Amino acid sequence: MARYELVKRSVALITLTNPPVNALSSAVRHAIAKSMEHALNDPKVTAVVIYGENGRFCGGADIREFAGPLRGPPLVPLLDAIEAGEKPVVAAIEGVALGGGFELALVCHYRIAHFKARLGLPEVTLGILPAAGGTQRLPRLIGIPAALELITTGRHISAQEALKLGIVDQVTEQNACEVAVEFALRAVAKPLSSRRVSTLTTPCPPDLDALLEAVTMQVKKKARGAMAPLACVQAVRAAATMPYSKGIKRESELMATLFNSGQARALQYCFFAQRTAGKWTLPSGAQWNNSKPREIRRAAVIGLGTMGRGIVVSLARVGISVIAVESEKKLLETGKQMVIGMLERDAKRQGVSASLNLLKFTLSLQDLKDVDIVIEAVFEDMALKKHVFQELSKVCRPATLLCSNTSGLDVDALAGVTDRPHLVVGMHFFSPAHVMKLLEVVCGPRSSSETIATAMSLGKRMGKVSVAVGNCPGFVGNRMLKPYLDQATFLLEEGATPEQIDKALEDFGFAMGVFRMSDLAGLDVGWRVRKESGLTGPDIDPKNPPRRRQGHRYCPIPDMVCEQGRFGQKTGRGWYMYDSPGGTNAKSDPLIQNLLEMYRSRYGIQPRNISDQEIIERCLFALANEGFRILEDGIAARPEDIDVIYLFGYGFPRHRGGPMFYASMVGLERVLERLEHYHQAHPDVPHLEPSPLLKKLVACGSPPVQNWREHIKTMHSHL
Ligand SMILES: CC/C=C\CC(=O)SCCNC(=O)CCNC(=O)[C@H](O)C(C)(C)COP(=O)(O)OP(=O)(O)OC[C@H]1O[C@@H](n2cnc3c(N)ncnc32)[C@H](O)[C@@H]1OP(=O)(O)O
Repeated sequence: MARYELVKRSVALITLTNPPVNALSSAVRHAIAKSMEHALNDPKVTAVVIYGENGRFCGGADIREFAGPLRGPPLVPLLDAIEAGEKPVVAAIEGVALGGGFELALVCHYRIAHFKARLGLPEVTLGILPAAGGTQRLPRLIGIPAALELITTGRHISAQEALKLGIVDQVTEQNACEVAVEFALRAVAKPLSSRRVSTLTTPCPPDLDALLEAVTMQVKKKARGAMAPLACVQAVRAAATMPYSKGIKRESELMATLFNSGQARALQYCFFAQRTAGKWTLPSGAQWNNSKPREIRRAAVIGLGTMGRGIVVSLARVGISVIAVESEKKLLETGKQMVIGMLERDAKRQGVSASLNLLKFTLSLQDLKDVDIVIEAVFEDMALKKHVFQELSKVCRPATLLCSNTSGLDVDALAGVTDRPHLVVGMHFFSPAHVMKLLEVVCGPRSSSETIATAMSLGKRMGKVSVAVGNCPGFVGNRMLKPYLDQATFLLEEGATPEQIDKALEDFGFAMGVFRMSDLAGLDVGWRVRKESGLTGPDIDPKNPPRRRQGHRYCPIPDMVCEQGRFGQKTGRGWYMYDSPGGTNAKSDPLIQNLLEMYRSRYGIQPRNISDQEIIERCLFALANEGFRILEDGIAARPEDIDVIYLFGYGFPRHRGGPMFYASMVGLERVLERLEHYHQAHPDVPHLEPSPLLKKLVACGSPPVQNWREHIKTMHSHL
């Protein structure tokens, strides 16, 4: 777990050997402690270098160990001992120095970083804080404002930024270990006292209280209920106001409140869920590690609306040449200007020149003969999409992959009109596609494993979190959205307001409540889907729209809002009113309040007081209930996949872990009981009827979410 060797006759080189990221597992901590003891006691040794094997210094504490009792030497005394030692210790940082790995580097007397190395204290993203002295040493080294920013955001920084901030002593383009050994030899004669960061006085700004107050406010606003960022501010305050010996105790107390919290469990679950999602499998046995993706060099995107533009930018950013196609000259020109503007702004931010030479804009599908992949992003209309796929089938070479950015249409029906159904897959990006990290890769029954592997790998290359899902209306994300939206509108009927529902969801931690989110997405999208599915249309009496359709409860209010031309932010009016079309500042609209009052009185509904608890339970348990059905149906392979989709695509609060993890934290028994209660009260809402899988899991003793898979016996896996 750590190799010890003597180099240059007098330098002890301690190399961490715990692949893949040299995490500080109990065995590694034990090995470091033994190696340091050896080095400090060996008279031949005049200096020490700590290094990480395989070009990675250290990825921090072993997060998997957080779930069990602490074993092996605790980190704080181990690190204190390294710092207090009388022989100079140099950290040779390649790859990453994160969390406990960064804290290990901070106790070394010198730090040499490779120019490609990245450093950071990402503990806050795991619901904890840097509790191996990080919150006490970093402010002493770089001052309160910079330390606060790094610790409360968990941002990784480059070696160059670390040098500027004074975190590292030297940045090198050579082998960091070799440079560190030479550096260590030169450091032998120098005094160490000023190199022990814990002994430094924290440089404090004169307006410390005001600064801490401002950061607290800022962090509170951003954290949406997460506890760790606030605890980080308190720990840094201790570094500013207490000696190290007391500050470290404060750090440890704060860590104790976070370490076993539900939020920390949720955030650590998210870390692993995100990595699990990349490991897709198909019933055929094809999976992420036995299916080779194709290399993609040339891509085409059809349609330069909002989605198409974002996809073009995402592809060009990673060096893929893109042919962008539109059907009309004016649309092409507008799209072209937008794409170029986006890429130029991107390049300006990074201080490089925009890679515009990768782009070609055309009106002709004939130009797509030689591309490796086409991503269709035309209007969400099946007939139009089928027409495009038929044309692509004729034009593109037989090996070209054909992908659709549909948000819910049948991918297999599109495959069926082509001459290569095995090369057809859905690539459902989220708007705006150059910003949002989620990509649902929709596997049709005929999509080949190579096609899926290629789409997943392309998503990863574009920096997306790609999740493989099965083909059904709405796939995973949008299919689950329906019961969630339905509950929100039923609650409106019963007496709630959009503001009340949004506030309850935002207090829960959502980035945006359901009505604000709908306004942003555009209310006309759902209206068109309801029309296409026959739920609404010209046959409906606008004066007296029925509240039961297709055998179930139906809320006509969203249609009534659309009938008034209120399509959300883009029209300046939706569930809220905005200063102008395209405005983002949502204000309550008395017209909506009137509409709700008139509606209730027309149908004789006595509005009742609805608690925030009921809002949360009805919206989120209905959401999770659909997630259970999706697992039963084999549309998602694992609950982690569903959670990742909701975290990255729908603003579900990360410190709640995602809808499925949240349900498990509430307790499946409780979720079942509440769903039964609400279903009894609303028997005409099938989404409130508990799913068989939920009942089965409760009957099996509510296993932890990571074990649900064993209980999911899918008859017809779509994956
Ligand atoms: C007293 C408390 C003291 C300290 C607290 C801490 O140190 S908390 C931990 C802080 N560190 C982190 O948060 C870093 C987490 N890791 C990462 O950000 C990335 O893994 C990293 C290091 C940037 C590498 O990224 P890359 O994309 O190259 O690989 P990937 O993320 O897929 O990881 C590869 C496998 O390693 C596992 N892993 C990574 N870090 C840890 C870790 N700290 N502990 C345990 N396991 C870790 C990861 O899950 C992957 O595993 P796999 O089985 O292959 O999915």
